[in-house]
Amino acid sequence: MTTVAVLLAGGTGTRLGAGRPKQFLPLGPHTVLEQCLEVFGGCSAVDEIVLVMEPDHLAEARRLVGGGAHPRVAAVVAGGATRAESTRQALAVIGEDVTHLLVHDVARPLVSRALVEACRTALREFGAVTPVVAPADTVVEASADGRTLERVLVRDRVRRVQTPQAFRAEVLRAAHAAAVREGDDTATDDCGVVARHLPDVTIGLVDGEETNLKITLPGDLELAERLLAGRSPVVP
Ligand SMILES: Nc1ccn([C@@H]2O[C@H](COP(=O)(O)OP(=O)(O)OP(=O)(O)O)[C@@H](O)[C@H]2O)c(=O)n1
Ligand SMILES: C[C@](O)(CO)[C@H](O)COP(=O)(O)O
Repeated sequence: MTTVAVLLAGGTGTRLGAGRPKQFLPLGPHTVLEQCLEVFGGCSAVDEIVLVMEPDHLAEARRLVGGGAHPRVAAVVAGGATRAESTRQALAVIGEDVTHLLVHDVARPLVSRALVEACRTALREFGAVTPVVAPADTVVEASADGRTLERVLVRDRVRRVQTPQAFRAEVLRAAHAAAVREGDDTATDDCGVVARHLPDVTIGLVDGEETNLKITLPGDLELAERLLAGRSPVVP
């Protein structure tokens, strides 16, 4: 059995507005990207890493991993126009012999190795797995224009979805193939692609981590910096 971790860094970071993709911004002693490579590179559950990079920064990423500091990186490929396309770019270079896949947002650099291992382990029971956290707030559905409350959701049943998401390889491949066939690129995560296109697959949930935040908006990087500084080992 072989497990490949797909690290998605194909985005440009428009909402953060830092002038360059957030994956190259400093975080602690490294960058956001290096922090992720460090976590996954040290996971016993991960055999190889495929890094998906924003096309204009492909050469920079290849230089970074070419120095020998990240020996588990097997390939660096160009990202697509959407997150789902970026996942498919990785699937295109991953061999059919690979049995298990992890897909992670590089924008979530504070993920712990324990969470990566928990997601991989849950694949013994499920075809797909995602970490989730329960919201502390009441959650509502807004109207299409966002100005009024449409529906109050049952909070006990609502979860916020994180990455890494884990898949038996044939499940993720089949789900993305169906999405392409049906011309559907609306899912915002890979478990969403499975849920939409392979509804018979049971997607398992594991406990995510509040600290596994997605660096998205201005201020998120400073928060990540403070959380990282508060840890004793760099990767718990
Ligand atoms: N075409 C894309 C878009 C996003 N991503 C990756 O998916 C993760 C989650 O995306 P997001 O937080 O939206 O990152 P960006 O696309 O960079 O940000 P923005 O949407 O603000 O431009 C990130 O690690 C991002 O690099 C990707 O691999 N390919
Ligand atoms: C995959 C994800 O991080 C799960 O919460 C999220 O859907 C990514 O959304 P984005 O708009 O691509 O940042």
